[in-house]
Amino acid sequence: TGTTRPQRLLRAVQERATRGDSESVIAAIDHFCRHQEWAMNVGDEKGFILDSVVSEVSPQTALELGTYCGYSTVRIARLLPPGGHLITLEFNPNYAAVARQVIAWAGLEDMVQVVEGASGDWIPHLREHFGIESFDFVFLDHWKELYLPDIKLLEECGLLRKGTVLLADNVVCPGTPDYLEYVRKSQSYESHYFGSHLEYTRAEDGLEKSVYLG
Ligand SMILES: C[C@H](C[C@H]1O[C@@H](n2cnc3c(N)ncnc32)[C@H](O)[C@@H]1O)NC(=O)c1cc(-c2ccc(F)cc2)cc(O)c1O
Ligand SMILES: [Mg+2]
Repeated sequence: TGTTRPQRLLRAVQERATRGDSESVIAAIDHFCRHQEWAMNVGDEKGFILDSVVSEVSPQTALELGTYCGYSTVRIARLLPPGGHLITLEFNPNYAAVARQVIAWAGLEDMVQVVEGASGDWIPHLREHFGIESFDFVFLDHWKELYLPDIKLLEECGLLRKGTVLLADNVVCPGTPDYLEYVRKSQSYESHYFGSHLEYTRAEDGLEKSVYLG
């Protein structure tokens, strides 16, 4: 029983990044994934696109599905406006534990709530539990076959409002065909594809940005 990859990623952050400096935490994880071990973070290339969408939306309320080690959580939280808050759902308790420490190392724990559990179980309770009216921004990065059922659940729970921006990772690799078809065909969404590459590789991947029209 050695360490897990998320634990080795966390150690790389604690050894290479400066406490309270979110840019150095992002750089330490990207260095680890490029030079030590690949890991399924959104990465620097797609991360740049994520940054530009978050900066454009400047969300007061943001939701992330699939925290993993907290890399995209840090990328989003560092760009939130004053008073902004990010809720991130993570199914795997070991990943959630690592993510909490990565987020704390970046000094962003006051803007982020890591919630341990499955998105499908938690989405119906976000309003009552966190006093959320609706989300300004949602980043989808969890099990790829749950993207579609979970946005339908968000719609049903009234957690999307006119103008809510959804940004989905991995719409090409591993791929989310049913989600893509839905958001691109539905009259309720205005969708745009940002072509890029699978994190730390030359394989094609991209992000789909979909604005909910109500
Ligand atoms: C799914 C994972 C990300 C995390 O999501 C949590 N999760 C799951 N289901 C739920 C839920 N229902 N609620 C809350 N959290 C939930 C999980 O525990 C992982 O920590 N992401 C991926 O699998 C992923 C995979 C690849 C990838 C691409 C090419 C390859 F050859 C191999 C892998 C790339 C990526 O960019 C990913 O994002
Ligand atoms: Mg991903």
